[in-house]
Amino acid sequence: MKYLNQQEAINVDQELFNNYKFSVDQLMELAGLSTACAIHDAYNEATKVLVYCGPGNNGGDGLVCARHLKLFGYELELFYPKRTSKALYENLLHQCKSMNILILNQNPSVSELNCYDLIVDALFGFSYKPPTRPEFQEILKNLREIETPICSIDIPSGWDVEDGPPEDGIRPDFLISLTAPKLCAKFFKGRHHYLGGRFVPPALQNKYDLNLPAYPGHSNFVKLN
Ligand SMILES: NC(=O)C1=CN([C@@H]2O[C@H](COP(=O)(O)OP(=O)(O)OC[C@H]3O[C@@H](n4cnc5c(N)ncnc54)[C@H](O)[C@@H]3O)[C@@H](O)[C@H]2O)[C@H](O)CC1
Ligand SMILES: [K+]
Repeated sequence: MKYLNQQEAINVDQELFNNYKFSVDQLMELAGLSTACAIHDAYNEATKVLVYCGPGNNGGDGLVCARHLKLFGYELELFYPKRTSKALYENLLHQCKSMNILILNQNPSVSELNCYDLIVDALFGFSYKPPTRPEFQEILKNLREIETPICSIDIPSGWDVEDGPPEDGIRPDFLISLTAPKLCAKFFKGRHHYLGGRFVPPALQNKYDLNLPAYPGHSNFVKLN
């Protein structure tokens, strides 16, 4: 299986939009749904889940994932500190609020975070460039100190997309790589590594030599470890 560098991840994404005419809403829904399904596969005992959403599309995947986890029966809360004023994100947030997902308005402390069963990390994806800007430093610092398992969507937030974790980086227990794993996934030491986002047309898989593993049956995720 191929591990993509940052530019390849961006190029595949652009081809899906420009050449294959997918809309971002379509892919985000599939990405977020496959993440919720994989989380349910790994942690069906969990009840109380907090989802951290960042300002870009990774955060959008988090909003979709939160909505589906709520439908699966989990108790859901959301922390979305920096919002982008685009209809796509506003609508996704509205859907979460309409489903009684509680929106936190303060950065939770380490002891508060330890009261959840799971934390979903949808802060930054493949467009992240280090170093982390000051407004997110405290947020990532708390996530580094908690006992609660972290589920990272696409990229563990704060990790370099190619070079992996900084010395003080978060240590997720779960990672779902979307489309194809990025190089930083080679540094992942958690228990659960999944592939999701089963939407890459065969011709695009071949063009980038993705060599993806077979998804079982109609599943929208496949476990890699
Ligand atoms: N093709 C696919 O597989 C799909 C992937 N999806 C998801 O989208 C993200 C990539 O989304 P993008 O909008 O390009 O960017 P990010 O969410 O990674 O982050 C951009 C966001 O973060 C800010 N930022 C960047 N660096 C820093 C920093 N050092 N400190 C603070 N903030 C930073 C930047 O300003 C932007 O606001 C991919 O990983 C998938 O999760 C889609 O859902 C659809 C299909
Ligand atoms: K992330």
